[in-house]
Amino acid sequence: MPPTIDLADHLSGSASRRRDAAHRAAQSCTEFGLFLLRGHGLDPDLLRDVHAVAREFFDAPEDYKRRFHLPGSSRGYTPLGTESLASTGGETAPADVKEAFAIGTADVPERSAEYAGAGLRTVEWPDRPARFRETLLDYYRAAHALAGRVMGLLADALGVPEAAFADKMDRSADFLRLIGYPEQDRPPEAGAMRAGAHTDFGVLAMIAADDAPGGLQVQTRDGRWLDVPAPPGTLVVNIGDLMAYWTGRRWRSAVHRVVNPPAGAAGATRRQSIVFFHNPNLDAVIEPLRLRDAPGEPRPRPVVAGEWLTYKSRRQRTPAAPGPQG
Ligand SMILES: O=C(O)CCC(=O)C(=O)O
Ligand SMILES: [Fe+2]
Repeated sequence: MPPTIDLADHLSGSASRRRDAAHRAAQSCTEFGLFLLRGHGLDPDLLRDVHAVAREFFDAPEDYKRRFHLPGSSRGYTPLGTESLASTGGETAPADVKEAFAIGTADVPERSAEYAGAGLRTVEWPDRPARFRETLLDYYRAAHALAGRVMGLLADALGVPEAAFADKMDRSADFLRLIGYPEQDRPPEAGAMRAGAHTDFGVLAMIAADDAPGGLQVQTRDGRWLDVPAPPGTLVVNIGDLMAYWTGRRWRSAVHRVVNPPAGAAGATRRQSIVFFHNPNLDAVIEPLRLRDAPGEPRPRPVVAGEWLTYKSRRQRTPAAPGPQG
């Protein structure tokens, strides 16, 4: 089972607690590419508010939500049936049973200028529910700051200085996604899941999910699927493709999925998650770090972060939802 790491131990604990937190993170990133995080300092009221505005937005009529759909983009509103995370692995798979609303760095006022040249259209903000925009921006800023602290933990876990990442992430192309998994009163089409098996594309993802039936699972190295619990106030941290690559694949990019609620599950089966994706600068060239004790394996070729992110996010759009750009 992936461990729960207390970030407060790493930030302000004794030297031995710090070491222990970093060591447990390293072990779990090697084994699963994922761990649970508490002591992260996110304001519980803010977490509650972001879940509340997400729920209200997803409750709005479909034609209202579709006004915020940006075809060919992962930002704005993503309707049901237009995305397939399992297809990002290379093979075509059924669409995920979910809807989403996302903003990117370009939509955060104080950071937007840096991205004006990246061809990213800004999203149109829903005017309902009230405080949707403020709440998402507050959460984005808090999650962005937290992601920086998690990077400090990960740098320690790898035994590299934090500066090893800093110049590749000072204009990080982050994403905040609200994901709604509707109530399932009948089973979805064969093979379809709330989110098909995949790895996340970037450096790390932090998931704040509610504890509904039909939740997150992670795959072990020998192919078994384990339920990942979602105790209130705990985040799940996933290592993404670019971080795994950065470590020369010492760490895994977590293979995970969101399963359907069991048929006939009693009570409410609706689920919601708030996911913050922390990515490098779009133009960052990612090359495997020179790690202590690294075996002398051939080093993979460098990748340009923005090219990888665009490639994967194109693949996640189902053929029914073509579009020009990321
Ligand atoms: O909803 C979740 O718990 C995870 C969603 C996810 O893995 C993703 O959107 O990449
Ligand atoms: Fe994911």
